[in-house]
Amino acid sequence: MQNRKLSAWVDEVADQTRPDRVVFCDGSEAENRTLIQGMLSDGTLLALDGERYPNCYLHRSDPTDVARTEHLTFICTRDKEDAGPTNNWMSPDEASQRVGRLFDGAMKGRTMFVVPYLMGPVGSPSAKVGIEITDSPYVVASMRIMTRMGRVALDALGSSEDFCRGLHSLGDLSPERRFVCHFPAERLIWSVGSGYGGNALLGKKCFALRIASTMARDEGWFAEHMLILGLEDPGGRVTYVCAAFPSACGKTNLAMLVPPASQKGWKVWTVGDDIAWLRIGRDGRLWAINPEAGFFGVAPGTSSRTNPNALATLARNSIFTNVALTPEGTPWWEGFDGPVPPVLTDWRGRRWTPDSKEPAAHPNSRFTAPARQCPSISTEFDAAAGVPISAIVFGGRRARLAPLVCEARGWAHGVYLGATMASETTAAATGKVGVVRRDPMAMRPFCGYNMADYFRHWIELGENRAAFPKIFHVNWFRQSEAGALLWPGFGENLRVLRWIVARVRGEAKGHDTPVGIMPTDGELDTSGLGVNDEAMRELFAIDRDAWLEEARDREAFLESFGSRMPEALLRQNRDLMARIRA
Ligand SMILES: Nc1nc2c(ncn2[C@@H]2O[C@H](COP(=O)(O)OP(=O)(O)OP(=O)(O)O)[C@@H](O)[C@H]2O)c(=O)[nH]1
Ligand SMILES: O=C([O-])CC(=O)C(=O)O
Ligand SMILES: [Mn+2]
Repeated sequence: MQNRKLSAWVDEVADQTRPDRVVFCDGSEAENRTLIQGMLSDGTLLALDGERYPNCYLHRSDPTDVARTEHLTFICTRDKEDAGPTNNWMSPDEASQRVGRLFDGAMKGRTMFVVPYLMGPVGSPSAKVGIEITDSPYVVASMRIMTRMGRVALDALGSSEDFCRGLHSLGDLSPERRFVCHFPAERLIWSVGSGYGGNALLGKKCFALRIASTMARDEGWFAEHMLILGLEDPGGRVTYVCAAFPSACGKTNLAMLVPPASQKGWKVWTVGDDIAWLRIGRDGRLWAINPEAGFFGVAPGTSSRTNPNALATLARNSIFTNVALTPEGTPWWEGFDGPVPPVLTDWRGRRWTPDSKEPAAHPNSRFTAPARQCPSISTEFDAAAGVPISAIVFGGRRARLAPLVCEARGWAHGVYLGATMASETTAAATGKVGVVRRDPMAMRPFCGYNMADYFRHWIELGENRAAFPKIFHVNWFRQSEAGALLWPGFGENLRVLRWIVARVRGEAKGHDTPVGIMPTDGELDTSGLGVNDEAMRELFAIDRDAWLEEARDREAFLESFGSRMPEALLRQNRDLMARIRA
């Protein structure tokens, strides 16, 4: 190997972890076939029906290891304040003692894989190299789908010392010895005791968000938990939009949206479904690339009604994790097409019938599929410069309060809308589901530094930049008093995207409200939608008492960061209170 820093690190890790063999992954077809064969023979993977799902496999994870574990995820800076109140912190010394030692001899009897990967399109100035060392062949096969892996990454690296190191071991899979540690100063990640996606595929949340967000702070760009899509109008003009929704709140679905029949001539092109790296272009606009090459998508709820593009994408060369299995050897999950099968094998391998009390697929079961297989993949997916962004959309899952759509009054107000976002928790992370929590910019679990500094970075980067995107907030999940969803969502979300793009182009007037700019009567196309006027009113209703309570809660949240919180955001909150009271 020509790269000296890399070979020195590989030697050091092998000395510590004591694997039986070391394999340098080249990402080739042949290498992948060998890996898959190995996993089929030891039961790590099950082959699915080869006619209907060619080259597709099912993986069942340890039942205690099915989602990200935020309470076991740490930012290891010297100073605790630099991690901030939303992160768990561990000093680098303590991490060495408590976590570093778990790697001693951890790979005995196993193969150590060295996985070079590239985050971003080949040749893009925004692309970055990572190296993951892992003892999990499932991780290697998944990284091959999720990133540009192997030779291509080593070529991009050359002899450079500029790469992110990630060390991963399954350890003994015990939750007591499970840790995900980040050392931003060294661009280093340690993950032990979990084989689950967000904990183990280190290019994704660990590098592309937690480590990259600290690089972005230092270098003047953004690393965000955002989808990227292009909305093409009937005239063929494409407008690019980024959207940040918390985990399992609709990014994949919006990124692959198929317009309903009523929306003739409109088309959505998918650039990314989870992560965006955004840089200021020479033209002063924000340009986005998707650092990933695949989708690690939520399975439950995915059907030909809700997301036909996802179904087409995952039909070949895909790995399914913790879904149910039909007797025909095809994957199944709650919300799948057609009637519920009379008998299934559940995600843990047990017999399941519709009388069973638990869901057949784990609520956080996922598919890992190559992005290029997506029917709506954008022609700009591999574009080195990325795509120019005209709108940034924040959104959460909120049964009450948040309107269907509103627009910020300017950049600082937009940053405030993102910073005070809240959403109900989902099965994407272990813990209680359905609890409203603040999840600023959908980055609470993924920001690698103090979020007050992160807000400052957002405010400063966009100040006085006329060509920057407009900012919006959406909520597909508002409910009636009776608890029914008011908005049909999925393909119909196109109507909201259309209003957003009309605003960006100066083609819609909107009207001011205390919480932001909303569509004026007639601007949101509701023809053939099947939502009655009363429900449409409820979707935009502003309950002043509830909003005052919300503003007080936001104030407490912003103040919990102490003196590092930018005054501009506290001012935005005071202004909101004043407008509600007026
Ligand atoms: N009611 C409703 N549900 C939606 C909508 N969009 C997505 N969902 C559901 O929300 C769940 C998660 O959606 P995804 O699109 O996979 O979420 P994501 O934001 O990509 O999630 P991560 O991969 O965890 O970051 C799925 O069960 C979807 O069916 C919508 O517009 N309305
Ligand atoms: O990383 C994961 O495990 C899946 C994901 O996108 C998220 O949780 O936001
Ligand atoms: Mn995500």
